[in-house]
Amino acid sequence: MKAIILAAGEGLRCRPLTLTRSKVMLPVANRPILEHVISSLETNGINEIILVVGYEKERIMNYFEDGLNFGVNIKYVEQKAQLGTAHAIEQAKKLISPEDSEFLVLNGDNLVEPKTIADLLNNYEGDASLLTVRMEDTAGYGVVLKEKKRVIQILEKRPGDLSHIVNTGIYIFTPQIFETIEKTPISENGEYAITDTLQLMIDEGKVITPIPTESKWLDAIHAWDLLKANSIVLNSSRNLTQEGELEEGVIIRGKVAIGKNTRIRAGTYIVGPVVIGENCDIGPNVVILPSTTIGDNVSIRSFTEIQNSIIMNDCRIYSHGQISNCVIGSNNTLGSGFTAEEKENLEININCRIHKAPKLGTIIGDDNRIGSRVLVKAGVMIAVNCQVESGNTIYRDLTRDSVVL
Ligand SMILES: CC(=O)N[C@H]1[C@@H](OP(=O)(O)O)O[C@H](CO)[C@@H](O)[C@@H]1O
Repeated sequence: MKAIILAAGEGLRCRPLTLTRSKVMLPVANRPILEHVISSLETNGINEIILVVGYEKERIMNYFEDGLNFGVNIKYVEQKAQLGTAHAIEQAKKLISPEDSEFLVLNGDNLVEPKTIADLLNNYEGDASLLTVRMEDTAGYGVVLKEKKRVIQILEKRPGDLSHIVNTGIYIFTPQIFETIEKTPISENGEYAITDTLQLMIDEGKVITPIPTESKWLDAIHAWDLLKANSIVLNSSRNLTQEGELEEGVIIRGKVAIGKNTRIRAGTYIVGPVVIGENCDIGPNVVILPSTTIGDNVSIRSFTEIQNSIIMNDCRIYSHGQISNCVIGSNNTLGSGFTAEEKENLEININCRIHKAPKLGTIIGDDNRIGSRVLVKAGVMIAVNCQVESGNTIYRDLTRDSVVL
């Protein structure tokens, strides 16, 4: 069976991290979310993959190429304008032949484990099947109403507790879906939604089967949700290998992976689950606490403490830093004494709407230069290519190319 993976969107609510990469390329345990998705498909024997790309597509294509390094065969189609999920699927029509009696569709930015896919593959039936999960808080999702073993209505992102059965956006379709996609009307927000296509099918008397799963399905809606996804993946990972060089006096507890050519200097204390990439230089006397992921080519100097955070590739973090519940993009310099204040239950304004964050320090995009003794207030974000001179306190979000003297 072929799989169409939707990977064309930006992921606006994950800004500033998505200013320079699409949401599918955000790393969890040092691998892009999309790589976790592809690996779950491959484990289920699905290795013919059609990737629908658009925003920042080169980054995706350069990383996955033809898929051979990931055990799959990838073909790319482009969705030039972001006109919704039905429109995205339509772009793959030319690569689905009549011999493909059915095919899988899923989002490239939702983490799934192999069992999640297997639950759908082992149970699908009817004209189309849709994988569902039960969730208390369904805000931001589509929910389904069902009767016996049929979906009778899909309600897309409506307020109120209309149903707790959430549409995961993972489907099995037959090529007939393309005929209904052509008839799908444009929605109020100017998109062609696959959920509207399914509603048309229901109205025509077709059978849409909801398939419930309790296996892992995680959507990072906001940048800070990455921390939760990272923690879940790190806690469930097995076979972590330790390469690189550990100097005398390094203490390691729990599950800790260390990449090739990484040097952990004396007196460093690491409590897993923690994943550290290749070519890093860490210590002496650095403290790394659960659940932290550190990318490749990262240097961290003495007396810095990092906890429950993601540090992406090519960062330089100088001494006496305090980094907890933070996501730091790639190629950042954080001067000595960098402190991210953290708070619980923050209310964060994204595009003029308030979003609630559980416990958060800061989110920093790529390519920023932060001087020494800088304090970033809790929940404040720094975009891309900003420069902050030493001794400043950052009270408000910094947009791209900001300079704080
Ligand atoms: C129009 C559409 O396809 N909506 C889907 C889709 O929403 P997006 O906001 O497009 O990611 O994926 C959700 C799961 O992540 C699902 O709950 C919802 O029904």
